[in-house]
Order: sequence, then C-alpha cells, then structure tokens
Amino acid sequence: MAQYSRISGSVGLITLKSPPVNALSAVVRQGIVDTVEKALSDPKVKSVVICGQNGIFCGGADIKEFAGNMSGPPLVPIIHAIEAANKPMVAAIEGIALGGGLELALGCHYRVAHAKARLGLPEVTLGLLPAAGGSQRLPRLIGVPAALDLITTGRHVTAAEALQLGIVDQVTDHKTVDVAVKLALSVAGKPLDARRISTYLCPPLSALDPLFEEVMQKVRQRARGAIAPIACVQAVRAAAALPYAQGMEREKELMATLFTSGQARALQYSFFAQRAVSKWSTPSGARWDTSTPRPVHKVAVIGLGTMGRGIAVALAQAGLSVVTVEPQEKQLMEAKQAVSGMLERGAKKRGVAPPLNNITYNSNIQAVADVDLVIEAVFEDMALKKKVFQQLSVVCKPGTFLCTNTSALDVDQLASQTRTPELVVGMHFFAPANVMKLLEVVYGPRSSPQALATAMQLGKKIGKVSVAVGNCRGFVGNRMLKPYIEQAFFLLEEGATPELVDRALEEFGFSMGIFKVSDLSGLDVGWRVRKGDGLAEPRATGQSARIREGRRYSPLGDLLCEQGRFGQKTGRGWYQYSKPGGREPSSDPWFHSFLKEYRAKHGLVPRAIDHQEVLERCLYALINEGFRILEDGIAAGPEDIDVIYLFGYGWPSYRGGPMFYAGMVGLPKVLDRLEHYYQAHPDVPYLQPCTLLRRLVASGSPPVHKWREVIKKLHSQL
Ligand SMILES: CC(C)(COP(=O)(O)OP(=O)(O)OC[C@H]1O[C@@H](n2cnc3c(N)ncnc32)[C@H](O)[C@@H]1OP(=O)(O)O)[C@@H](O)C(=O)NCCC(=O)NCCSC(=O)CC(=O)CCCCCCCCCCCCC(=O)O
Ligand SMILES: NC(=O)C1=CN([C@@H]2O[C@H](COP(=O)(O)OP(=O)(O)OC[C@H]3O[C@@H](n4cnc5c(N)ncnc54)[C@H](O)[C@@H]3O)[C@@H](O)[C@H]2O)C=CC1
Repeated sequence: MAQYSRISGSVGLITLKSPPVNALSAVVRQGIVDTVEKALSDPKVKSVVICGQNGIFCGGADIKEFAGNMSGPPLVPIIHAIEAANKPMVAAIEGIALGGGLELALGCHYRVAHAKARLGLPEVTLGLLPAAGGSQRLPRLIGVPAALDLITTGRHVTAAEALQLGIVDQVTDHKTVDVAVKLALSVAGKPLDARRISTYLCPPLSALDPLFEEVMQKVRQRARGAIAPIACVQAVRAAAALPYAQGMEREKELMATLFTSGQARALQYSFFAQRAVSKWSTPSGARWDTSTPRPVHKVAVIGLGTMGRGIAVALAQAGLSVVTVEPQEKQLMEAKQAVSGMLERGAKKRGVAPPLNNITYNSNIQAVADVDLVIEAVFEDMALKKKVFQQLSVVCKPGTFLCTNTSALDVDQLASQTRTPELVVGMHFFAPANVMKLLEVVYGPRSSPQALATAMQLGKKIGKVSVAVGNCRGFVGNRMLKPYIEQAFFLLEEGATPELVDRALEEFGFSMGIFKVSDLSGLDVGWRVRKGDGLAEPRATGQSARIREGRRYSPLGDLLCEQGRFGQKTGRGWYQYSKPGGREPSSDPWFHSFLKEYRAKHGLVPRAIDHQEVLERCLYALINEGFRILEDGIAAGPEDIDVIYLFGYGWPSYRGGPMFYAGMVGLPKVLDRLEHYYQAHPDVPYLQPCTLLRRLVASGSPPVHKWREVIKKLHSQL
C-alpha cells in the first residue's frame, strides 16, 4: 500500500509500504494512484515527496507477480501521470531504488538520495528490460554510453556515482525525507517543463551507428546466448533514434517478447532459488531458523596452496582476522607474496586500504590455538588430512569449529579423528576461492546444527552463496560432474572430437566446453583421483582396458597423463598451446591421430555425432545424477543443485540450472532419452533413469517448485 499525509503545511508525503523492499505490487501501485490523485487535488499541497518506509525507497516490481496474471494499475501510466503533474514531485531515495523503483524516481521532477543508497536497473538479470520508461528516460538523462552500461549489466551504482552521472540531483548524509521536503518547499510553484525527462533529447553523439554496432558486438559476446542484454541495447537505440512516444512503443514491444520467454522464467527462478538456499534444512530436522550460529572473528587456514591463498584473501577482505599455517618455508614465502598481491589488487579496485594486517603467516600449527574456526586446505590426501585433524583436535581451544576444504573426501572420516566430531563440517570453496561465489557447506551425520549454521553464516559474511549439502563422494557439484565428464570421454571414443563436444556445450551457453575446462584445471587432478580409486592402473593382460568394475571405462584421460599431457600447464592436453602455461587452445593434430589409433586398437568404428547427442548424453547424465542426489537426501531440493551449478560450474544463468532445465525440456523427454541411451549403453549405469525421475513423470511432471512434495513421499516410502 501507500500512505498519504501532509507535512510542513504544503508538502504531500507519499510513503510506499510493502515490506521487505516496498516492491511495486498491485496494491502498492493502486496506493500510488490514489495518493498521487489526493495530493494533486488538494489545493493546500504545493509539492509532493515520495519515499519508502523503513529506510528503503523501492526494490522495483514485485517479481512474484510476474509468474501469474498481472492485475492492478500498470506502472507506465502511473509514472507518466507523476511526470505530467503540475506540482513538483520529489523522490527521497534511501536504501535502494532498483528497477521499477528507479523508473518511478525518474518520473519525478527531482531526486534526492541518501549517501548509502544504491540505484540501478537490474531487470536484465531477470531476463527483462526496464520497461516502465527506464530504457527511454535514463539515456535522455545521462547519455547513451552511461545508460547502456547500467542497463545492459544491471549493475547498481552508489549515490555518489549516481550524482556524478546526473541520475540524482542531491546526495545527503542527513535524513533524506527532511532534505527532500526542504527541496520540495523550495521548488514549489517553479516551472516544471525543464524537469520532465521524457521531453529531453538524448545528448548528441557523433557516430551513433558505429557506437551501437560496437556495443552490440560486445554485448552479444558477453551474453553468450542470453536475449535480454540484446533487447536492452535495442531499446536504448530506440531512445537515441526515436521520439519518446515511439521509443516507448519499442520498449513495450521488446518487453513483450522477453516477458514470456523461458530465459526470463529461468532467471527469475534463479533469483528466488538463491534466496531459498539460505533457508537450509537437513534430513535430521536441523533448520536455519532454529539453529543459532556462533560469532566467528578469528579464522585459521591450514595449507597455503592454490585454495588456501584464495580462502585467506576472502576472509581478510571481509574484515576477519586470519592465521595461516604452511610448513614449507619456500611455499610460505611465495604464498605471503601472492596473498599480499591479491589483497593489494583487490583493495585498489575497491578504492580502500589493503587489509594486509588482517593476516599472519606461520609455519607451526600451534599458531591456531586461539582461533574460532579452522579451514583445512592441505593436499587432497586422506592420510595427511586425518593427521592434520588429529593435531587440530589437540591444539585448538575447546569449541573451535574444524572445517575441511576437501573436494570429495569423506567429511565424517575426518570428524572421527577429533574429540569433537559435532564441530566438524566441510567448507568446499571453488577456485579461485576469492572470486568464485559458491560455497558448499557439507554436514556429516555427526555435525551439529550450530556448526552448520556457523559455517553458513561465515559464508554469507565473506560474500559467498552458501549451500548446505550432505556428505557423499564429491558432495553435489563434483558428484554430478563425474557422469558428465565420462560421457564426454565416451563420445570421443565413438567418433566425436574435443572441438565438437566443446562447441556444442559452448553453444548451449557454457563459457568453456568440458575439454577446455579440463585443460585449464589440469588433467592430472582427475588422474590422481582415479589412481587413488585403483581405476587408472594399467590392466593385466586379458582384461579390457575399457572396463572397470564391470562398467564401461575410458582410459583416454589416463593415457594423455601418461604422456605428460596435463593441459595448459604442460602446453599439451586435449588441445595444444603455444607454450606451457599458454591460454589459447588450438586443435592438436597429434591428438587426432592418437584418437584414431586408439579407436582402431580397440575396434571402435567412429560414427557421426551431432550436437544434440552431445548435449543429451552429457547433460542428461548429469541431471540424472542430480535426481539421485535428491533421492539420497544429499541436497534438500532442486534449487540447491541449481544454485551450485549456476555459481560454481558456469551453467548458463538463463537456463536456470540443470534441474530447472530438465523441467523446461520436459521430464518425460529426459526420461525417454535416458532410457534410449541406457538401452544403447547398458554398461553405463549412470544412464539408467533413477527412481525419482520416474516417480516425477508418473506424478504428471509437476513444476520444479513442487518436486519437494514428491521427494518427501518417496523418502517416506523408503
Ligand atoms: C532489494 C535487494 C537488493 C535486497 O537484498 P537483501 O537485503 O540481501 O535481501 P534479499 O534476501 O535479497 O531480499 C529480501 C526478501 O525480499 C524479496 N524481494 C526482494 N526484491 C524483491 C522484488 N523486487 N520482488 C519481490 N520480492 C523481492 C526476496 O525474495 C526476499 O524474500 P524471500 O525470498 O522470502 O527471502 C535484493 O533483494 C534485490 O536485488 N532484489 C531484486 C531487485 C530487482 O531486481 N528489481 C527489479 C525488479 S523488475 C522491475 O522492477 C521491472 C519493472 O518494474 C517493470 C515494470 C513493467 C512491467 C510491465 C509488465 C508488462 C509486460 C507486458 C508483457 C505482455 C505479455 C503479454 O502479451 O501477455
Ligand atoms: N585446486 C582446486 O581447484 C580445488 C581444490 N580443493 C581442495 O582444496 C585442498 C587444497 O587444494 P590445493 O590448494 O589445490 O592444493 P595445493 O597443492 O595447491 O596446496 C596444498 C598446500 O598444503 C600444504 N600442506 C601440505 N601438508 C601440510 C600440513 N601438514 N600443514 C599445512 N599445510 C600443508 C602444501 O605445502 C601446499 O602448500 C584439497 O583438498 C583440494 O581437493 C577444493 C576445491 C577446488
């Protein structure tokens, strides 16, 4: 709703009231219509201030309404009426003015912002464009280049930047409404024609066509198949080229296409999924709202390799005190230099002082005696990790939470090395740990709700999207990756090339295909794991090299590693590079003839493989494992899996994550294709459709937000 009052004798005050972010729901929009009418018809009122309650101006349209039938008065005529008003309208922006919230403010004649406010048009991140006049008014106000930047990226700007760009007229540290009222009093009765942004012409540009061509090319490249950023450019182009009324028609037309698109549905699902995962629960009944985290001020990081360095940086940047331990003297020195460099570069970007003093560097584990929480990041070696956990259990003060950054090992086995297994959880970061947003927080059977709550809270504090997951080999993300990679290897055996597989995946929207990713992260990583599992050893004579434990196996990755081809680091892998450490992959004739020989040796007759088969086999195998994870209760719901893939594995955001994508494709189709491929490859158990998928299809393939009911039923029957 919106509340109306008259203050300082002649100022009408309209307050948006719709917690938590004063979104523009149908009721709020109706409230604005009614209160604006009241203010304009009251002869005592000479000017009007619009603000939001609880220090928040407005978070934009109510995104939940987009999924249903939109009712209530539309926003565009409301904003037109505000702009056309014959009394000055002033927006008092506190907290946020986002999307429709900023568009509402742009309809006002004046804008005052609090110094801590953030403003932006983030519609593109929801698969939309600013269609309440934002794409037409912003370029008229601040010029085409700056508007293009804001609208195509959706980035928020601070009040200071907004002032510099000309979005707001005034920034204040004081009470924003008071300052806005003062301004409203001072401009009462003054002419308003020059304050109506829709009447402006965009600031002239000398070469409009080349500018838009260049921007479009850049945006297309960055969008990797997303349609909203392209539509945003087209809308701004209309603002630059057409009179306002025609520009608005174009904005409406473009929005109509986006509004009903699958991409918009996926991105809006992902917005709510991100928020849903913070409301975690476990099969044993622990929940986010009944578990109290303990405050964490001082954290230890054990092992300053690739991961330990990034984790230490993320912690220090969030203001935590960090104690690092690295026994190798040379490694310690190198790490100190690398960490300081990362902190300095990060601080320069953010315009703050580098938090170098937040970190101490030690070679002795005794240094961690007084920390609140430890994150172990030593080599992926169970025996070593066990030893470290035994030491930590002795050295740390009572009550210290002990966390491991293992990517796949059993968290419970590590817990059993300590005297306090209830304080042990996994905190699985992703490389580079100071950049990647995802954190899997892994609870074992003995982890206490408080330990889980504390790790989740710490994740939030350091800016991660944290997802609580159960303990199993590879947890959620890496467990699902295994069948995906395996299918890619099998496709090579059957006739595909790394180039073909990668192209199919990149056209789907991944920034890199699986073979390029493998070259980047190093083939030796998986090789070591397979060797640890006894899979990568050469077979005794008579045993097939392509069968392990009764299942199909591809030794292709192992064979490359035996040749010293570890990917980018050695300059050779699935592709070739100009030098060790080179970044640009190119097709490698050596690999192609090696593959030919390999197929001939194993009697494999290559066949033509198309993009559809690549996508179906790789992605459906991964999705099937996702269903198994839900069946096993390792992830609480499909949103958890989707968020993990969106933030940790480069899944294209406009496809909503693998489980959402399965729903979009249609569960019966996914089931049918898995059945087809399993029939063709009965020695690949990952392709056998799992019970939950069958059960969902049998229940009429409900939408993704209803899956939890089916999962619950399935669990109660097991
Ligand atoms: C606001 C935030 C920055 C706050 O962040 P934080 O404090 O971290 O809190 P959160 O946990 O994120 O959020 C708290 C709580 O609030 C919920 N929430 C937040 N924002 C919204 C919102 N806008 N709508 C609904 N709910 C919201 C959030 O979900 C949390 O609740 P919980 O899930 O229960 O925990 C941050 O939240 C944020 O960034 N929010 C999103 C801001 C945003 O993106 N705003 C833009 C929205 S889109 C918009 O404004 C567009 C318009 O206004 C255009 C209007 C024109 C529409 C025209 C439609 C006509 C189409 C014609 C097509 C015709 C087709 C046909 O022919 O049929
Ligand atoms: N590299 C990656 O992309 C990811 C790795 N991980 C996991 O993170 C952990 C660390 O991996 P990386 O950083 O890649 O390894 P790394 O090999 O780069 O670094 C490991 C570090 O641990 C140190 N170390 C060894 N024994 C130690 C001890 N007893 N005490 C203190 N430090 C000791 C080593 O000297 C080395 O500096 C592993 O469990 C790995 O599986 C998790 C996510 C991603």
